[in-house]
Amino acid sequence: MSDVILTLNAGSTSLKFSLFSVGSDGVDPTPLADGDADGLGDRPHLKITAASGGIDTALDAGGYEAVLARVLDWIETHDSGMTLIGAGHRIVHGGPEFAAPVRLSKAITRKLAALNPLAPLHQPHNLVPVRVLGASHPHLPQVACFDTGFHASNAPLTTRYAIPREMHDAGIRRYGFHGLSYEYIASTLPGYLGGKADGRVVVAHLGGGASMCAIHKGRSVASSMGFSAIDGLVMATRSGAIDPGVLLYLMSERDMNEAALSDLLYRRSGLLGVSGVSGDMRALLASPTSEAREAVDLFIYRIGRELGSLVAALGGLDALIFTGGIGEHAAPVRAGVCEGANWLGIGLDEAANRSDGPRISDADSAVPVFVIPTNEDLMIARHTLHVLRVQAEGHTEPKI
Ligand SMILES: Nc1ncnc2c1ncn2[C@@H]1O[C@H](COP(=O)(O)OP(=O)(O)O)[C@@H](O)[C@H]1O
Ligand SMILES: CC(=O)OP(=O)(O)O
Ligand SMILES: [Mg+2]
Repeated sequence: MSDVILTLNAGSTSLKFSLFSVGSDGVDPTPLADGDADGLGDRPHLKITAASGGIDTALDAGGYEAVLARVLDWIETHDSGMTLIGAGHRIVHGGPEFAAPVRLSKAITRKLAALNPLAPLHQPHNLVPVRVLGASHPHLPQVACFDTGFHASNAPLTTRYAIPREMHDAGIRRYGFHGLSYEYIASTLPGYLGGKADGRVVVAHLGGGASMCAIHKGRSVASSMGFSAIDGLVMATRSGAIDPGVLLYLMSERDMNEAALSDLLYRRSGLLGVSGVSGDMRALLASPTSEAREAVDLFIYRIGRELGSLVAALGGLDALIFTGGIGEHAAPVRAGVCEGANWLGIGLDEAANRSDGPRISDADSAVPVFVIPTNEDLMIARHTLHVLRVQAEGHTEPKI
């Protein structure tokens, strides 16, 4: 019989999850199974991969309810005898109030739902499984782990936009995202960098959403995303940084309202908008069109510009790390970024880069460059376990 934690990362039509068994105090949770369900709302397909036998099946009913019921059923009936002791959720936005992982109550969930407009592509979906699990398993502790949380260490000046103070005080400020990924990467740095792990490190999390983070002494100093998950780099379908004057122009000259601009900035821009083909890096690298090439070039160029900015924020650079689906697998993108970063003394080991590292800088490189696979799920499991243990010891405020 083992205690297990379920971690959930819910998107608009997909749900990714993992199961970890809980060891004794001081031991990292051990992965037991992971899976994903896509096609939610239509005809979901559920896949669970586990050493002891998984599932790969279409489900008749759509929606999170059916998928979660089936996952919980698998946990309860699985012959290794697992007891679910908690669920941890990736929640993209914690707003001004929430940074540290927190046990969810109805009141906190309502506060998090009020942040939906700040991350319309993520937040509402993140919260659906919280409600579904709350209804089906009202006594199961659920913990929210925030993508914004790791950046709470940013200096106040870093978080400010040059707008009236009253607006900053109302929460209109930079937050930063992908914090669970950066926090996990920070935890792995001693294994890769040894004594330099406390140095000045830039991490590029390049996935469907993409951002970069400057880390010093294991803590976030600055990042490329701001108030929303639109800012910074070119992404699959998001524009990244754009002159706000463009938006004013589109409103006045093209009659675009908030809904149209939101659709443009979140869904029709980025790699998809520039290439006209796809937002998927693999498809673009395989495409012969000049538009696809330009989209990839712009993606790389913007990473180079952000790198310069983050190195300035750190006052130097001791290591560069690539992670996320593109960072971990797209060798041509890493090669382009490293070539552009030649001014930092970075030199690429092309063979190591082609085989995805882990170390992809050459022996003469002034700055080591690594590919490190991220693990947001493990970070959620660690946080969830910590919150449950602290609460069991009675150190926290009572649950609402
Ligand atoms: N072998 C590969 N070569 C190039 N790009 C890849 C490769 N594998 C995955 N990717 C890209 O990684 C991106 C998805 O990243 P991922 O971090 O998995 O996404 P998400 O942000 O949805 O979690 C896609 O653009 C995909 O094309
Ligand atoms: C915050 C964000 O962009 O997340 P994702 O990469 O999952 O879209
Ligand atoms: Mg991701």
